[in-house]
Amino acid sequence: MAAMTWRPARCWCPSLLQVFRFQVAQVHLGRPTMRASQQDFENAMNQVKLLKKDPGNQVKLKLYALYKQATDGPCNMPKPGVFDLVNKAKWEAWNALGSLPKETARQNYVDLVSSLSPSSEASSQGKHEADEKVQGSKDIVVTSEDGITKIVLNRPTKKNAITFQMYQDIILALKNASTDSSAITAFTGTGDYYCSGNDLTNFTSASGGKEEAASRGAVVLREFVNSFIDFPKPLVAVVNGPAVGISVTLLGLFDAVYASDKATFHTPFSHLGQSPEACSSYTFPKIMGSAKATEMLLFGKKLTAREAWAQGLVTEVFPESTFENEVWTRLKAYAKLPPNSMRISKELIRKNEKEKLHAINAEECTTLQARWLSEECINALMNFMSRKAKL
Ligand SMILES: CCCC/C=C/CC(=O)SCCNC(=O)CCNC(=O)[C@H](O)C(C)(C)COP(=O)(O)OP(=O)(O)OC[C@H]1O[C@@H](n2cnc3c(N)ncnc32)[C@H](O)[C@@H]1OP(=O)(O)O
Repeated sequence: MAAMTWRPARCWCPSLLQVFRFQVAQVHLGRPTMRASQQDFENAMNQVKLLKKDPGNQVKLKLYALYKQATDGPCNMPKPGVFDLVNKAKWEAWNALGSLPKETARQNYVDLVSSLSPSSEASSQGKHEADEKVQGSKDIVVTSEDGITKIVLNRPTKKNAITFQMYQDIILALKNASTDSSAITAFTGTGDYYCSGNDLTNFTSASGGKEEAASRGAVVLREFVNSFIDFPKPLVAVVNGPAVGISVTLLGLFDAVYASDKATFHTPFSHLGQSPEACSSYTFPKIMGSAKATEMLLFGKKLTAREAWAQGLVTEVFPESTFENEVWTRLKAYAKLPPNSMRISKELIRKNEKEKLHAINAEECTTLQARWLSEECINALMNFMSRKAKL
């Protein structure tokens, strides 16, 4: 009988589903046929292999944990080492099930797989395709009217977390906006969040080793932030909800920041084993003083919209009920002002800092590249990924 083996991850972030499918295939072939519910269980295992869409790391960890609990009972393996990221996340997911009976785990596994089954997947896929047809949407939607180019973070199911592709999309959107006919460019988010910052699975789902992922991240981040430093037109953030991480630090490079009173501003860099980016190590002390900047960037203090306004990070706070209407009405009026005059005035305000900002950006990216490889950061990312498996 093929034993269920505990395989060290070949590289720090293989796709969990690939590893999971391989291990299930190994065990499935060797298992003798057992009771009818075991048959449902094995059918469910086959269904997992037929999934067209990656169900996401959280679901894969849950599937793995339920599979192990149903076949081997409570977690009986030694905890993997801190750098054995994938197996550590899997161990934690399995261990979190405690003494859940095998039959219950088996039933939960079958139920979870049936919720991912091709029929339900097709309906959600159909819905997604329908959405794409209606909105023509990607994760970044760009529109231009009334003299305003609007760059919308459109990934509400993930709180508008920014993927590597979205970074590239935004760089291109800013490049196009810098020369289009609009007078002002504005950023905002779809759904209840403005943006929950960098997608924390960017590094765990990247192909290649962790060094390669960190190096790529630093290159992308540097180009991304430079596109904000060099943007020639008035750049306005319309913060419609909570903002986290890079979506907050970037605000120091915007020309105006209008926030709903339900917005919050959070930079949990120390919690994530990371360090400040988007020139915030310079702009935040300059805007709010070093003590307030320390509270945000080192201690991760989350600010309300009014606190962010009091510290100079937000230009004006609006009641949620009138936020969209008031802000866009105002920006449409501003967009009617002579565009060349606004562009030239912005250049006068920003030109003395540009070279310095580019140098600060480069240093922050180098620092972050090292942080992303640190044990503190790797642990924090794995904790984030496996946090729901513990529920
Ligand atoms: C390459 C350039 C790198 C630049 C580096 C920048 C640094 C940063 O930006 S650091 C900040 C990173 N962001 C975070 O730490 C926020 C992490 N997310 C959360 O803490 C919570 O999700 C939330 C407080 C934002 C919302 O919590 P809530 O309970 O309301 O909703 P959730 O169920 O947690 O989220 C819904 C859904 O969205 C996924 N998600 C949310 N934020 C992120 C994210 N930053 N990265 C990846 N995925 C995120 C979350 O996992 C949920 O997905 P599932 O429904 O599939 O579980």
